Amino acid sequence: MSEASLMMRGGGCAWKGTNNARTTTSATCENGRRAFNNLLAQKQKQRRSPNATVKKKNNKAFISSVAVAAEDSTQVANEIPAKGTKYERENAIALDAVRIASTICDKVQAQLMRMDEKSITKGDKSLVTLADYAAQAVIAWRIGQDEPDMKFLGEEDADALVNGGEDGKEVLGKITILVNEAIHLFYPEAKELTDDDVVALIDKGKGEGGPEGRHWILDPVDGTLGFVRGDQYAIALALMDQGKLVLGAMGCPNMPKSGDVLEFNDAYSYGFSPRTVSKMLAGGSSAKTDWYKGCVFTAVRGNGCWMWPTSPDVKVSPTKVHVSSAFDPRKARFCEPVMKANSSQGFTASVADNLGIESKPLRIYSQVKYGSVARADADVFMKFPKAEYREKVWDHAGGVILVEEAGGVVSDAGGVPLDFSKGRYLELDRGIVAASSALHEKLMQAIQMSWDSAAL
Ligand SMILES: Nc1ncnc2c1ncn2[C@@H]1O[C@H](COP(=O)(O)OS(=O)(=O)O)[C@@H](OP(=O)(O)O)[C@H]1O
Ligand SMILES: [Mg+2]
Repeated sequence: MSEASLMMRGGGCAWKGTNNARTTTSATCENGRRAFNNLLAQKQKQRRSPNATVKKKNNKAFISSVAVAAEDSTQVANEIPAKGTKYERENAIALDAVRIASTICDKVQAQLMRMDEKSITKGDKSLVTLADYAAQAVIAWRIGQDEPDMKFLGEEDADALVNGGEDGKEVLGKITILVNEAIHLFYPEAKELTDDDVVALIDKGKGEGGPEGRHWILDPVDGTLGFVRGDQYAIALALMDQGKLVLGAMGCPNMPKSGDVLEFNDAYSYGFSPRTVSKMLAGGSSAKTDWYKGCVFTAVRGNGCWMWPTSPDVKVSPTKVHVSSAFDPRKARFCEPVMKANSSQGFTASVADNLGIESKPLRIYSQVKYGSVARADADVFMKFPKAEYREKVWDHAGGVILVEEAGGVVSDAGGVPLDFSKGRYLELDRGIVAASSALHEKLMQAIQMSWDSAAL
């Protein structure tokens, strides 16, 4: 992750002249620009209104106002998420942090779509964008307001920005602007951060994790490829306490609001869909006062999995979500990574066949797959990477607890629960699967059958 140099991709846009090249129309660009201007106008209006945003002067007021906001928005619900649990306060902080980061991701994704911004290729050839860095910084900032000594394990670090010469400096400057804008949308009186502050915040993510104490785990933009393609991505945050996941908060700003992920099926099954992109550019989910797409899932151990609107301005109660309760192979769906390089699609097809699943796989970028299983859009998630690939904790921590709290089971391909306490990597038997508890057992048998026949 620590890269010595930053390379700008393409001539002015992440999508231009790259392997992932896509083009977009001027009409969709114009829609995006209009939508983003609306977002800004709306937020600026709120900032001027004394009642629109609670002004936070110190940490205590800061936290209690968030807790009250959470309570207000659930007043008609029978249950209030996380209320009375050991992690009630952390749940409110995590929800708030992910929502602040969502505004950044919305903005940067729209910039990428309009070709106003570029993604960056790290030395290991993986992609990173301004949003990855800025989202990590604001989440570290938000948690740090309450927990200055937090331990934090995040995907990004600021080495490439600090050691990247003039390019690095320029990118850092843009990140600092994004970070300050996002923080001030939610906390108008917060202190303006400098480039050095932002570097320090990003670098909080250099923690090593481990079995002792509390550790926040973050993938600031999980599914970066989906993100730069204008598709699904997730802001995936988790809290591990004494080696156990105890809390998850995952922002999915482009996830269709309810059930039917298949509305976006063209994009998953056949590649790019202009309809999908234009829908997303029609307005950032974090800017809307009506809830038509995007959500944040939260889960505290023992308290279920909840789905909230991305924007705190949407006054809708969070809903409790559950994994699918029955398994009818004719209706069942399984989801998996989009890219063949990340998971064996031949193997998952064979397992699905053993289970009797008839429909095509739902290929979704990022941990949105865990969200899909948690709220029963899909019955099963499977990922079988190449043997030499080592999975990282931040690619799963946020999503795993959501599925577990929605009544599901997540394990490696041998049925062993994932252990997040071993540092930055997971130690796995072959792959990762998630399903309802009833189906998980069938899944283990199906994997064994495919494994036996593949080994013949
Ligand atoms: N070779 C290989 N095999 C398996 N997994 C890999 C591999 N390379 C990368 N990664 C990690 O996969 C993360 C993206 O997972 P997805 O499920 O979103 O994959 S896909 O883009 O839909 O194919 C991706 O997370 P992001 O970097 O946040 O996008 C990587 O951490
Ligand atoms: Mg990731």
